[in-house]
Amino acid sequence: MAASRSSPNIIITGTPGTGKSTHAQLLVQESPITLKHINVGELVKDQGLHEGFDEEWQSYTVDDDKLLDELEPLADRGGLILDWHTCDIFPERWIDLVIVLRCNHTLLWERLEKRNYPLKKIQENNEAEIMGVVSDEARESYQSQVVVELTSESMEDLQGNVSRMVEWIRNWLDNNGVAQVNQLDRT
Ligand SMILES: Nc1ncnc2c1ncn2[C@@H]1O[C@H](COP(=O)(O)OP(=O)(O)O)[C@@H](O)[C@H]1O
Repeated sequence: MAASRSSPNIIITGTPGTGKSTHAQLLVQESPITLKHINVGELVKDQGLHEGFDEEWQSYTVDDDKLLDELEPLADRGGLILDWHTCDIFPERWIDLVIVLRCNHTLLWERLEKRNYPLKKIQENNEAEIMGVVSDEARESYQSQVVVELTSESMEDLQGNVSRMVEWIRNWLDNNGVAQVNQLDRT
């Protein structure tokens, strides 16, 4: 279905620790249009969109229906950056671009250790990154031309990745006939 929204919706996904929130925050700063960064994990916790806290995994059990109901009106308007470690829940019609961040698993281990994750959680996430679990999930959930895999191991990667995302947004705006706000400002 052609997007009726005037701004694109972008998923930034990847194993915990790959740099999703860091990329999302920089993209909000560098984007030519206003984007709303939604850290989905924090939204689930703050709005109670879950069925309780799982002590073993130290995470909330998400109530998918409540989460989708909460996001639907925002997604219809567009301009979202959905920052989450999983992406198969979102309807394809909402999504214009899926960024999968990848990181060398040794580097990822170090990042997750700094978060004081329980060893079991570090091991599980490290294993998932080695196996490419999030990348597989993205490719199974969205058309291949919508999914872009980017390395996130250095500040240069970060800046380069966000510059590419900004370029993609400009192209999306041109292709969807939406004059960029700053172009309107220039008239
Ligand atoms: N491209 C990168 N290069 C180096 N460090 C990064 C990069 N992206 C993120 N980091 C660092 O890795 C840690 C995890 O980043 P964060 O954005 O919180 O990951 P996520 O949101 O995927 O869990 C933070 O300390 C952040 O500064």
